[in-house]
Amino acid sequence: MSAVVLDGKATRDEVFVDLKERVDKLRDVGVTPGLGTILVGDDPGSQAYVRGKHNDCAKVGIASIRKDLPADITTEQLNAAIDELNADPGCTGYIVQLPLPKHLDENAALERIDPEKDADGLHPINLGRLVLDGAGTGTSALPCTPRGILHLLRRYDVPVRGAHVVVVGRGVTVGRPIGLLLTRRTENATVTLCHTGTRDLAAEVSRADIVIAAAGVPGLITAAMVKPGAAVIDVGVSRTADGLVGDVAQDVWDVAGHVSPNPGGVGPLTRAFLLANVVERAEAALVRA
Ligand SMILES: Nc1nc2c(c(=O)[nH]1)N[C@@H](CN(C=O)c1ccc(C(=O)N[C@@H](CCC(=O)O)C(=O)O)cc1)CN2
Repeated sequence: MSAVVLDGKATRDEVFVDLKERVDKLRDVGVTPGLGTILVGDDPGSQAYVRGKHNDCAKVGIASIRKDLPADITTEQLNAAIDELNADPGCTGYIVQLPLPKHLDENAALERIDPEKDADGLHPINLGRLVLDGAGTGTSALPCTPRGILHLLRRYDVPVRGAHVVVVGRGVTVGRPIGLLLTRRTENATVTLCHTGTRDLAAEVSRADIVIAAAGVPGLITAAMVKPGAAVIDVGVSRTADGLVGDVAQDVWDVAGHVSPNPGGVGPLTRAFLLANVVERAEAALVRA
C-alpha cells in the first residue's frame, strides 16, 4: 500500500488564493491587515519560520511588522515590545515566536498579548473559549497548527467524525490544543493524548484511525505501530545534521492510508492559518465598525 500524500504546499496555495481575495476586498475599503512578529534571539529555525511568515504576508498583501530582539533582553524589554504591538493600530494580530530563551517566561509573554490580537490562538482566553465552545462556532482565533491539521484532513476527505485520534506530544502549539478542536461537536472525534509518561505508546497508536505525531522525536512512529490504512500526520520537527527530520519513519508510508510529508505537510498550513487568523480579525473589526 502506498499512502496518499497529504500535500501541505498545494493546500496552502489554495488557502492563499482565498486570503488574497479577502485582503484585496479589505484594502478596497481602506483596511490593510498587518501581522506582527516578535522574535527573540538568533535561533536559525525560528528565524526561518519568521522569515517565511513575512514572505507569506507579501504574497497575500498583508503588511509586516517585525520586532527582532537580542537573546539577552530582559523581561521588561520583551513586555515593552508586546505592549507596543498591543497598541499599534497597524498591527491586526501578532505572535511571539516560540521557544523563547530560557530566562523569559513563555506563559507570561503569551498572556500579555491582547487576546483580540492573538494571531496564534494560544492566549489562555482564546484557548479557554475553545474549551467552552462546544458547538465549534466560536469567533476566537484558533491555534494555527491544529487548524492547519484539521484543514488538511478535510481537504483530503479523511473521516474525522467518530474517528479515534491518537496525539503524540503534549506541547503548547499542537499536542495540548488539537484535542480541543477535534472534540468539538462539529468534529466529534475521540482523542487520546500520549506523551513521555504513556506506558505503552505502540498499543495506543495501534488503535488510531488518525495519528498526529507532534513529539519532536525523529522516527518515533514506525510502521509496526500503525493500523493499516490509518492517516498519519507528521508535525514533529527536529533539526539534525541531515536537516529537518519528522517524527514519522519512512516505513509508515507502506502501511498508512494517508501521510503528511514533513517538511511539506502541516508546516505550510501553520503559516497559512496564521495569516487567516489575521485576516479574520480584520474582517471582524470591520463588521463591528
Ligand atoms: N508563536 C509560535 N511559535 C511556534 C509555533 C507556533 O505555531 N506559534 N509553531 C512552531 C514552528 N512553526 C511556527 O512558527 C512553524 C513550523 C514549520 C513551518 C514550516 O513552514 N515548515 C516547512 C519547512 C520550513 C523550513 O524549510 O525551514 C514545512 O514543513 O514544509 C512554519 C512554522 C514552533 N514555534
